[in-house]
Amino acid sequence: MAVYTKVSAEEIEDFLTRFDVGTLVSAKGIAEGVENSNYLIETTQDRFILTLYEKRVDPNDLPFFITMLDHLADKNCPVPPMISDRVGIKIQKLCGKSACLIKFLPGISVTTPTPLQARATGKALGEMHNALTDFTGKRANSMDHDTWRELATDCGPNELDAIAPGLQVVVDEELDHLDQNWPGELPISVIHADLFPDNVLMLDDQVTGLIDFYFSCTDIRAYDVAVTHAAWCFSEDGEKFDAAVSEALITGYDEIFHLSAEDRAALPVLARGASLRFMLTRAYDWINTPADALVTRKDPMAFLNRLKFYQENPDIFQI
Ligand SMILES: Nc1ncnc2c1ncn2[C@@H]1O[C@H](COP(=O)(O)OP(=O)(O)OP(=O)(O)O)[C@@H](O)[C@H]1O
Ligand SMILES: N[C@@H](CCO)C(=O)O
Repeated sequence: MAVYTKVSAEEIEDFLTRFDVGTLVSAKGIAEGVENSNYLIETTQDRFILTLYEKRVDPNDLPFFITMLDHLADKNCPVPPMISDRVGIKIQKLCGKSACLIKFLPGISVTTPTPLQARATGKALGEMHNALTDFTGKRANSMDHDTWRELATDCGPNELDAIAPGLQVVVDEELDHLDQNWPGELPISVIHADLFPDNVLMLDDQVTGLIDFYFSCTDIRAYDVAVTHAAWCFSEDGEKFDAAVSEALITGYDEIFHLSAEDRAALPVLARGASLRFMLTRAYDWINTPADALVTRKDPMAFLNRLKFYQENPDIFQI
């Protein structure tokens, strides 16, 4: 589920009068997602997404996300800009939360991507990176490589081993490896940083939407490729690597945004870092979310499996 804040039909009707978007026909809470409260809104004119920002999105970051989405939409990337109200304001207040009315994009997110879908996603990521080369906004990555040791500590002294015996040692050794090998010289850019299949909308093999930019930040550009690779090229539990999907994703990206020899050489360590990052954030949430909470906890082991795969197969990016 992701409706933390219940908004009544009357409140939505009243909210919509701030905009020139027609009047309310229907409103439905959206179950997918874990971070924010989302509603699908239908008016007499169009469809929209209404998002109320919950605790993980800092309202001070909203202007950065809005400028980034406007920049990408101006360059024809399939992203959903926030809608301005009648006086030009995009960041609203609703039920005590910061809220935005957002353009609805068609499409569905795939659960088991085909190589053609992975290729289209690689291309869309490359196009997004191309479009961002002249974007001047900046946002520090609150989940960057320097924060992972602290995140592991915050999980608690014995908690990682409670998830899987021996996990603490694996994490400590991996943190040491990443500290020694994390690339310092690669090009930096604004990146999406969370381009999982559930954040890409598709119709057949076409990408119709890139959504959920709330982790976007300034970091190593090729790290975005590594995150997307870790998210797309395995079965959900991380047990099975799909070589055809991997090749298609990397080839699609490279066709649009050339991966330099340095980028390619760094991808194994960046992918190990991406796997550890999602393993740790999932482990932290696993430990700190009661098992009977309404939010579905995501399995940290799925990214431990990916980490082990990248440790054992450093050559997979040499396509
Ligand atoms: N602009 C949009 N157009 C169409 N559907 C959208 C749009 N934005 C969000 N959705 C739908 O709402 C769902 C939840 O959105 P989103 O992923 O942004 O939520 P979230 O709470 O930030 O989730 P998480 O961070 O866990 O992925 C998506 O899976 C998608 O189905
Ligand atoms: N994509 C993240 C959730 C945060 O958006 C994960 O699957 O762990």
